[in-house]
Amino acid sequence: MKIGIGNDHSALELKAEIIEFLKEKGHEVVDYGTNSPESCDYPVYGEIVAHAVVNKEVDQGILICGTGLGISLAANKVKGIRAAVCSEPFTAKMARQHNNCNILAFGARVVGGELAKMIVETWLNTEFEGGRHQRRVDLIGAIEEKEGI
Ligand SMILES: O=C(CO)[C@H](O)[C@H](O)COP(=O)(O)O
Repeated sequence: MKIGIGNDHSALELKAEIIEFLKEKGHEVVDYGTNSPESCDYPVYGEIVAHAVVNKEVDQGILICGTGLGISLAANKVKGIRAAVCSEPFTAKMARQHNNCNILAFGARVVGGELAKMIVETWLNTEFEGGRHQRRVDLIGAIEEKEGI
C-alpha cells in the first residue's frame, strides 16, 4: 500500500519510527513533512495529506500531531476525507470496518511508539465491511454536499 504521512513539530521522532515500521512491512511511504523541529501549524500538513488522499496520490493517510486532534480536524475539512483519531487498536479497527476512514490520526503526546505501531498495523489490516455501514458513510457524504464542503 502507498501511505502518505504528515505531522507537526511534536511528532518528528514518532513519525520516523512509524515510517520505518511501514517500510519493514513492505509499504511505500510518502512523507509530506514537516521534517523540521521548528514550531509549525498542524492544519498545513493535515490539508496536504488530505489532498494527497482524495487525489489518489496515496491509498491512505497517517497524521500525527500532539494529540491527533487538530491535524485530523483540519483534514476532515477536505471533501471526501474521513479522518479518525485512534489511541488504541479497537477504535482503529472500527474506524476502518464501520466508518471506512481514509486517514488515521494519533497523538505523539498520547501514544508511545509500540502502541502506535499496533494501531497502525490494525488499521492497515482491516477492510471496510460495507452493507449497512455504506449507507451511513453515504449519509456523511450527503452532509458534505448539503454544507457545500
Ligand atoms: O496537538 C496538537 C493539535 O491538536 C498540536 O501538536 C499542539 O497544539 C502543538 O502545541 P505546541 O505549539 O505547544 O507544541
